[in-house]
Amino acid sequence: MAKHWADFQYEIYLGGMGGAVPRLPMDLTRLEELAEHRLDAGPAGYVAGSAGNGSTARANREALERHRIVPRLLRDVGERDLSVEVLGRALPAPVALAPVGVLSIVHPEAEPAAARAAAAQGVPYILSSASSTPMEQVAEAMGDAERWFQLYWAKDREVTRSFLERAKGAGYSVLVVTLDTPLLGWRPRDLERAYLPFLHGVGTANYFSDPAFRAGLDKPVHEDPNAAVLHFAGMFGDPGKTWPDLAFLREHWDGPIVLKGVLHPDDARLAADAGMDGVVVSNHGGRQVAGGVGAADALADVVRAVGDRLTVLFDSGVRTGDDVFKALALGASAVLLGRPYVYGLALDGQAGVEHVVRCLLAEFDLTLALSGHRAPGSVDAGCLAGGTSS
Ligand SMILES: Cc1cc2nc3c(=O)[nH]c(=O)nc-3n(C[C@H](O)[C@H](O)[C@H](O)COP(=O)(O)O)c2cc1C
Ligand SMILES: CCCCC(=O)C(=O)O
Repeated sequence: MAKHWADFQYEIYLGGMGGAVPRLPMDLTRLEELAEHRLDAGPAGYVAGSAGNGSTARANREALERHRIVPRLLRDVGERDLSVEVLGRALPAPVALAPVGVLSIVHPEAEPAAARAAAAQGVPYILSSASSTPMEQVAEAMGDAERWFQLYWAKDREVTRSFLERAKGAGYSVLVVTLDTPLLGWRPRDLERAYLPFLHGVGTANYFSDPAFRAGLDKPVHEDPNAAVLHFAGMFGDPGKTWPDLAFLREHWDGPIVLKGVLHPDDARLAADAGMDGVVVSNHGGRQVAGGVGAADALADVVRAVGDRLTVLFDSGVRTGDDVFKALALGASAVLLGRPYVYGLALDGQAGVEHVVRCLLAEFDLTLALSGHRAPGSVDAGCLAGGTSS
C-alpha cells in the first residue's frame, strides 16, 4: 500500500490531544512573513525579492490562482498512490526541491540540511551551482538518495567541464541547466541595500574548490579573496551563449539534461531538437525578467509543443498542494518548490524543510482525493474549470 501523505494531518491532530501544537504554520503562504522577521534585512530581501516592481512574481500567483479545480465525487479514493516516473526515475510524489543557491545566508547548516530533509522525505534535491557548500559535501550528506545538479553555465569551458565531472563523480544523475540567468535581473530590494551574497564569498564554494577555477587565479583564494570573487563574477554567467552551444553539454553529460527557465513553446522545441530530455517551465520565481508572463500561463502551450518529446517540469509560485494539482492539470509531470522550503530552513533547519515538504504533499494528497483522483496520472485539463479532458 502506498504511503498516504494526508495522514500527516491526523498526526498533528493527535499530537494536539497530547498538548503539542506545530512549531511552524500549516499554511505555507504564512512562512514568508515569519522568515522575514527572523532573518536580517539583507538575506530576507534577497530570498523574498524579485525583479522590477515584483510584477512577474505576482503574475505567478495570479496565474495559479486564476485556475480553479472542479472536484468529482464517488470515485473510490480510499487507496491513493502519488508516485510518478520522471526522467526514468521513480519519485514518491511529483515534487522536487528547486535549486536555490547561497543557503548559508538563511541557516548555518545550509544546503546539507535541505538535502538531508529531501532525502528523509524521499524527494529529489537539486543542488545549485551557487551553493554555499561544495557539491561533494552535499552529496555525502544525502546517502544514496536521488540527487540532481543544477548548472550555471560558466563562460570558462574548463570550469564547466570540471563541474560536470565532479557532479558525475559525486553521484548526481540529472543535470538541470539554468538558462534564464546569463545576467542578474534588476532586483531593487537588493540594490537598495547593495546586498549581493557572492561579493561576500557566499555561493562561491563550488567555484573556489574547483581545480579548473583555481587554475585561472594568479594567487590562491585565501591569499587574495577579492580577486577570486572578481574572477567568479566575470565568468559565472555567459550572455553570449546560443542553442548550438548545448552540444558541449550533451557531449559531456551521459544522463538526462533538463533546461530550466523555458517559457516560449519555440524554445521548448529547440530544446527537443538539441537532444535535451526535459524543460522546466519557470521564470526563476519572478527574479529575472520583470513584466514577465506568469509561469503557469506558459505551461500548457509548452506541453502542447513538446509534451510528446520532452519531460515538462514546472516551478515559480507553487505554494500549496492545490498549486501542485493545477500544474499537473496543465500538463507538468512534476513541480519544483522554491522559496517555501528556504523559509522552512530559515525557521527550523532540516526539520523546517521536512515540515514544508510534508505539508505540501499532505495538501496535494488531499486535493487529489477530494477532487476524485487516486493518482497523478488521471489529473488533466478536465479537472479545471473551463478545461476539457484529453
Ligand atoms: C534565494 C534564491 C536563490 C535561487 N538560486 C537559484 C540557483 O542557484 N539556481 C537556479 O537555477 N535557480 C535558483 N533560484 C530559482 C529557483 O530554482 C526557482 O526557480 C524559484 O525559486 C521558483 O519560484 P518560487 O520561489 O516562487 O517557488 C533561486 C531562487 C531563490 C528564491
Ligand atoms: C546570479 C544569481 C544566482 C542565484 C540565483 O539564481 C538567484 O538569486 O535567483
